Amino acid sequence: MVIEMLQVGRRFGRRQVLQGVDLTAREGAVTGLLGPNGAGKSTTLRVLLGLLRPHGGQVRLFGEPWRREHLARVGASVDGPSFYGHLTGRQNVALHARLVGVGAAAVGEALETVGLGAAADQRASGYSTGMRSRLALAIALLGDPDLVVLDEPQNGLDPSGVREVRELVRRLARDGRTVLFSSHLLSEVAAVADDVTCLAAGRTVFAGPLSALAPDGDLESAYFQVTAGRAAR
Ligand SMILES: Nc1ncnc2c1ncn2[C@@H]1O[C@H](COP(=O)(O)OP(=O)(O)OP(=O)(O)O)[C@@H](O)[C@H]1O
Repeated sequence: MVIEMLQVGRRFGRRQVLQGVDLTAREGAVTGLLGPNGAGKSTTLRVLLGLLRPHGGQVRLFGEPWRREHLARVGASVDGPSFYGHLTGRQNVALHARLVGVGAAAVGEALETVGLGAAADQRASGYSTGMRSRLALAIALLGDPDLVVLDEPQNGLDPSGVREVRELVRRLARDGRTVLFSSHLLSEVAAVADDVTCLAAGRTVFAGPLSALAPDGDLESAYFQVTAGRAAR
């Protein structure tokens, strides 16, 4: 398993936001993280990426107990696009490339992969929401990560942007990468995920193959069934 989170907990003040999150991701598979607003998806991803400390439970990456060094093999986009508006897309990616110690060749490659090649030399402040998301994805893909973690990668994208992200996720998995992404879009999860983890009120209420969550293909009904009565407090 590339990711193994077992009964992970996290409080904010007195509030127990994650109460027992179990999440695994198989090598080379796409895992979709689903759940209602406030279920704890972003918090879970932030714990996984070492941006928040867990208050209980276990986190393992690449078959070993979590260590910061593992993050060299992880590419992530979790806080939405963060970049300098006065720099071009290419300069922004190049800046990150220097930070993570990746050669200049990877910059153009990452921009091409996300479909920003033609706009790479425009200032990022003039980018549309979709282009900004793609810039964040390009930054996540620098360094040829084995594991890609994306928080709501389709947020704010128009239908063609949504489709591009879907194709990108598929391509990443085809290249042998492991992908974990959160989404509100059931249809997107159905279209690209091999496995699904469903959170509700800080707990895992389903984890397994997509086909086991919705054997009849009706993901929406299955989703409402597993999350029923567990709205976030
Ligand atoms: N830094 C924080 N301080 C206090 N409470 C927080 C903090 N971060 C998140 N929370 C709370 O934790 C709960 C889970 O938030 P989280 O963002 O993980 O949920 P989510 O499933 O990603 O939701 P959404 O789908 O709306 O993005 C929410 O009720 C949120 O208000």
